[in-house]
Amino acid sequence: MITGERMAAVDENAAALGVTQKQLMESSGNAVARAVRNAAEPDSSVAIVAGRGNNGGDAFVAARFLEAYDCTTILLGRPSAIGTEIARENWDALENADVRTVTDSSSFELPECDVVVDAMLGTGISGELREPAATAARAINDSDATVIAVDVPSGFDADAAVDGDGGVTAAHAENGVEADRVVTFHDEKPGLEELSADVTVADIGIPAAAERYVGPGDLRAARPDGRTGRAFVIGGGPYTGAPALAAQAALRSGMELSFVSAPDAVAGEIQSYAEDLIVQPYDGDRLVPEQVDGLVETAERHDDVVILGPGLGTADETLEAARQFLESYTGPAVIDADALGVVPDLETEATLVCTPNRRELARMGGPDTDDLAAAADELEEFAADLGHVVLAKGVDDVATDGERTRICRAGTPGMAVGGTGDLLAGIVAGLLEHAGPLEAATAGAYVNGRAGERGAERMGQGFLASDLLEEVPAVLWGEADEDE
Ligand SMILES: NC(=O)C1=CN([C@@H]2O[C@H](COP(=O)(O)OP(=O)(O)OC[C@H]3O[C@@H](n4cnc5c(N)ncnc54)[C@H](O)[C@@H]3O)[C@@H](O)[C@H]2O)[C@@H](O)CC1
Ligand SMILES: [K+]
Repeated sequence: MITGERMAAVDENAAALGVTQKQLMESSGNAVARAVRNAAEPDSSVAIVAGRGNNGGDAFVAARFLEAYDCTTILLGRPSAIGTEIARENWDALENADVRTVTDSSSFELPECDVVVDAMLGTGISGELREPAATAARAINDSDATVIAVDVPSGFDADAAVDGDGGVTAAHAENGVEADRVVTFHDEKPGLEELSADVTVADIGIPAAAERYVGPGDLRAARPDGRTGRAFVIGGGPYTGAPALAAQAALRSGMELSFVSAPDAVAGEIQSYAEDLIVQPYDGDRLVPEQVDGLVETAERHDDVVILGPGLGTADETLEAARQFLESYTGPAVIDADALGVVPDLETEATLVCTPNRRELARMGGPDTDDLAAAADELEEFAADLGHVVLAKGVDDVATDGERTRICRAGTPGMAVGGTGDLLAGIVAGLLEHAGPLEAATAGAYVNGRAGERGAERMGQGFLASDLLEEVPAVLWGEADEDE
């Protein structure tokens, strides 16, 4: 099962792996033509009703494979308004075919035909069908022809079909197309089976790696589109650099404000690293349980994304305070460094992303290995038992929520330098403000890895974690835009 949103990400990852969207469109169109051949005798007539998006593009390809039929292609809109270059190229390739364009609904007429191909709207839909698609849908629904929908029946919204709790309903526009058959691509779309149509899934050649390995599509899916939210770092005591780095990375990843709650013995030092941070001191030289109620209250009141762990140290009372914090806190949090030790056996309503390195992972009871990718299944099981998202850091990073697992290959040897883990915790927190925990973990690993690669290009493998701070926004916003 795959949502339209995830499909778009996987598609972008496939392009980065060298399988272009045009190739996928060719496979999709081919699959549609095959469905038409299965439904219609060679002397039958076929009408293709196409929109201006890539759903229409798939059908233009199909038309090329249906020359043996009496086939008419109707474009809803002007050719100049076709939304993507690949759809336009496939439209242009129909030059000698029977093609028509309809720019207003009053001039739409469905030809007499045995088969209608509904390629008006695919996963790009939102809301009820607008004109002229609405009129065309009515004509298609009134006709006796066999209706074959491309990807989804026009009006069906695969993303709206998934509710907040992961439940699935059919989300079909009132005025949508009623299809007899659906040729859907790559995987089932949530809610499609609730319709009465006969659904087939066509393999269009998306490489398995596009789903398994993190790529630019994952980045785009989790990228914030503005600044919002507050990071709340609970860290520092024996160490001061770690909380400062994490807090700055959160700012670099789209947060509006970054607070660091730290013992007053080191608060001034943390503040002195960066004027952009707001440091809130509490009494003492390390975190102790007396601080917990105040910290929970602050984090909940401001809907903060918490980063718990950087620089806290391993004093018994500090770990006890970390445990108590997580037992009361109910919001999102990235758990890093020494605080990770309290997560196994923890009772919490908080949404956690745990970011262990090899040593920390082993101590939590997870696999002890240098080759995380090879241990991905074991890690998935570990995360399922833990009940939280795990982002295990290594040469390859592995992110898993216990059901879905993605591997991030971005990065460079110089990232073994101290502090890159703190950077990662801050990035994941920034993304957690908008994206789900697995999506934030996955994209966070990619952003951190790409920042390292850019750092290495700029200054060789001798870069510092603090040098990578400015690469973070360049990856998050710059790289996604470069691809557009
Ligand atoms: N993502 C992928 O991996 C692949 C996608 N493919 C095809 O691409 C489709 C998605 O293409 P697009 O993202 O271009 O989107 P669509 O082709 O679904 O439609 C987008 C267009 O519809 C318009 N629109 C949106 N809501 C509307 C409404 N309520 N009434 C009227 N018009 C409306 C938009 O303004 C936009 O012009 C898929 O369904 C599939 O058919 C295939 O080519 C194969 C690979
Ligand atoms: K369609």
